[in-house]
Parts: sequence; C-alpha cells; structure tokens
Amino acid sequence: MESLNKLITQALWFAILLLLGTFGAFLLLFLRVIYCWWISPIRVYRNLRENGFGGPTPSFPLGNTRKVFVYWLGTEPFVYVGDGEFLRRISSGVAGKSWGKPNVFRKDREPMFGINSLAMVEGEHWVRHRRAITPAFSKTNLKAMAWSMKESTNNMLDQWTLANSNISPFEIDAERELTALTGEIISKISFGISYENGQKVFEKLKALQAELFKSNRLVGVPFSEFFMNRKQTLKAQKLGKEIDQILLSIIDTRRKSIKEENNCQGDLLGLLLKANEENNGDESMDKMLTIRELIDESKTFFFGGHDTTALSLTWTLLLLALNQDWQTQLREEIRDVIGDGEVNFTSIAGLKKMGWVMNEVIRLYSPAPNIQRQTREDIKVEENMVIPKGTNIWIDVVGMNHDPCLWGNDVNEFKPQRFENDVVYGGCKHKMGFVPFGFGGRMCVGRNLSTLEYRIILTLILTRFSFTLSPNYRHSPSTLLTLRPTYGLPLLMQPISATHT
Ligand code: HEM
Repeated sequence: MESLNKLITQALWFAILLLLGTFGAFLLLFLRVIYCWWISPIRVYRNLRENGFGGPTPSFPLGNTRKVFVYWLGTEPFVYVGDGEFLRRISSGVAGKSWGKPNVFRKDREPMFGINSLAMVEGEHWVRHRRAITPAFSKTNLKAMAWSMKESTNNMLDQWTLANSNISPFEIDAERELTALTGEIISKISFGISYENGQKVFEKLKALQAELFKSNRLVGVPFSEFFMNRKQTLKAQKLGKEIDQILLSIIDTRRKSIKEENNCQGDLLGLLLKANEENNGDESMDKMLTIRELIDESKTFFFGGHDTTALSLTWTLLLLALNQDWQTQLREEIRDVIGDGEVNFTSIAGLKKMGWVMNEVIRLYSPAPNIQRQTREDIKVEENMVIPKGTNIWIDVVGMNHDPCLWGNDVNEFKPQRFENDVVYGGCKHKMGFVPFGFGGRMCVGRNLSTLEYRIILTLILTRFSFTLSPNYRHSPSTLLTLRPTYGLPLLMQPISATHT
C-alpha cells in the first residue's frame, strides 16, 4: 500500500514537472518570439531613428506593405501611388484637362520642355495643344517618317561595318550609339531633314540636357536655386536662349517656305506650321499654336522623343544579348514576315514577337520610371476619402511593373511570352498596373512614333548583326528622369551577311 502511495506521489510530481517544463518551454518560445519580432526590431528601429534614419511608419507584423502613402520633396507633399486599383479609382472619370503637373517641377523642367508645351500645359490650353499636335502623329505622317528612320539607322550600321572591317567581333557602346541615332532621327523628323540648323539645335539641346543632368536637384527645397552651381545654371539658361533663337529662325524660314511653296516637308514642325497656316494664323482658332508654343513643342519632341526610345532599345539589346534564344526567335520572325522585302511601316507591323519583347523590356526597365501629376479638382476616392485640389501625385511605374501581386512570382524574369495571349497587359492582374506610356487623356502622344522607330531600328540591327554582352559591361541602372545604364552598354557585334533594304 505504502509503495503504491509512493508511486502515485512520484507520478504526480512527474506530471507537475512535465507541466512546468512544457509551460517553461512555451514561455521561452513566447519570449523568444517577442524578442525576435518585436523588442529586437524596435531597438534597431529606435537606434536607426536616433542616428537620423527615417521612413514611412511600419505596421506590425507586416511592415511597410502600403502601396499608397504620403512622402515629401522639400516642402511639397506627394501622394505616392504604387497600386493599380487606387490609380483606377483616382483616374476614372477624370478628363485629361483636369490633370496638371506639379508646380515644383516647373522651374526644373522649363529649359527642357518650356512652360508652353503639351507636356506642361493644363486645362483648356492642354486641350488646344493636344488637338493641334495629335494629327502630326497620324498613320500617314508616321509612314512618311519611317523612311528617315531607316536611312539614319542604315548609315549608323554602315559606319560600324566600315570602322571595324578587320575586327570580328567588334565592341560598341550601344547606349551611346542608340542615343545619337535617335537624337539624329528626332531632330530630322521634328525640325526637317534638309535644314542645316537642325544639326545645330540637336547639338545644343544635347549640351543643355548634359548641363541639366549635372545640376543639383534639390527639388522642392525653398530657395534651392541659391545652393545650385551658379555657373551651370547660367550655362543652361544661355543654351536655352540660343536654342530658342535657332528654333525661331527655323520656324520663320519654314513658315515662308510653306506660304510660298506649300512645302511642309512632312516633319512635326512643318505639319504644325501647315495646320497653323490652314487656320490663317488666327490665334483664337482651336488648333492654333503661337510661335512661343511651337518653340516649346519642338524642344519637348526632342527631349521626350529620343532618350526614351533610345533607352527602350538599349535595354532590349541587353536582354537579347543575355537571352540568345529570343535574339534567334526575333531574327527568324523577321525572316518569315519580311523576308527579302522592304522594311517599312506596313511590313514591321506584322512582327508580333517583337511587340511582346518591346512590352516586356519596358516593363522590366521602364524608360519613364514614374509619372507625376497634380489634381486640378477634388477627387473622391471613396466615401470618406477625398484627394484635395492641388495635391501632387507620384505614380511609381517601376514599382508596379515589379510587383509579384500583379505579375506573379516570375515578375523579375524576362518572359516576352507573357504578352502572347494578352498583347496589351501581359497578364497583369490589374489593367492600371501596366502604364508605361501613362494613362487617360494625357497618355504619351508619341507612343506610336516610338514603337515604329523601335521596330525599324531593331529589325535592321538584328538583320545585320548578332551580338553578345561584352565582359566590360557593369550592371547599374540609374534613374535621372529616365532609367539608364550608368556605365553604358558595351556589346560585342558580329556581322551577318544578308542585308535588308
Ligand atoms: C519608349 C518611349 C516613350 C515612353 C516610355 C514614354 C512615356 C511617356 C509617359 C509615361 C508620359 C506621361 C503621361 C502621363 O502623364 O500620364 C509621356 C507623355 C508624353 N510623351 Fe512620351 N514616351 C515615349 C516616347 C515619346 C516620343 C517618341 C514622343 C514625341 C516625339 C513623346 C512625347 C510625349 C509628350 C508630348 C507627352 C505629354 C503628353 C500630354 O501631357 O498630353 N514621348 N510619355
């Protein structure tokens, strides 16, 4: 009996110890979880804040997952938008003329785009500019521009061949070559091929762009102009004035030639001047642009129209150098669709895979990485949420293009085939999640021109050369208005014998 009691007592003690042990283990686990997920991160967070590091307030336990929040550029608050659904809600029903551009960028961008260009104007002015400019990008006009694009590209490729006839493969900096090529093309199709001053404008605009990129960018900080490099600012202003002067003299000569010979040469400036003449110079007319506005539009075409296209081609060559199977597929498609025929507006339209590749490239490396807008009226987002008039909005195009919730876990992979069954959105889960050319009424006016140019240049390069990445390439994409490779794109080029005309 006594031994039974002893056994029961021992069993009881064992059960109590087991309970205590389990409880202790759970307590330790709990404390460890609290320490790892809460105490330790808070300590690191406080430590970082004390050392001057900040950022948006996190929420426990998800951290910073919000895709819409407010941040500041100097003294200017911006609503950051990285969410397609939110973008749909703030943009549906809002007309193009009801969107403005943040005031804070006006001064900064003025030497490049002027304040009277389509990219900068607002309200009824924007409606007038858009109506005047859209016809210049019509199918008929684009067809005529294709010839200039082809000529300049073939000249560049001939020079590559000539300069490297004894070297195989030879190295080029594709970014530099493509930027020069698209700069030449845009100055021809903007200002007129036969006008010698076109070249001068091109050179000065390039110099201005370089000066502006060098300048200190304390955007939004009051009196920041006093901290800027004064010499650079003055140089940019001087270049700006010189460009205006040259453009003014080009416009004068072209106006006379249109009046006297009815010859508009088919370039953008010529087409806008012809539309002006048809309105008999009456500035109250719907589609009429003043001389000042024409100067600013010409600058906008140059800046908006060559860097973006050059970069979409540059990133394409990088990705095709890394994905030789796609380089081969595109070359085969060109052979099947165009064969020995002419490379022109109609023939390149049949290059489906090239369309997928272009979309996939501008998804992964968006030449215009963000879109900035300003509300010109209150926008009701939901019952108790209004974005007040005058609010700056920053739409993160790159962020949405790399969001696995929108594209799936293969979001960072180069997979042009995602556009096979969904040519426009590539299977993106939200229609407003893929906006490389903007959205609504203010969508890029030059997107068809850019697509045409992309296809012509890429077709001619692929037909005449195969290429691989040079060991000298250093991957370092950087954003300064556009997304570009910091150290250029060195490629090793190998000539292919057959050529297209
Ligand atoms: C890959 C090439 C290009 C890309 C990615 C691109 C992208 C964009 C984006 C994101 C916008 C802003 C739209 C918005 O606010 O929602 C825009 C506007 C604009 N783009 Fe482009 N662009 C390209 C090529 C071109 C070309 C070739 C031209 C002209 C020759 C051009 C002229 C313009 C103009 C004038 C606007 C202002 C439109 C307005 O506010 O009504 N772009 N572009």
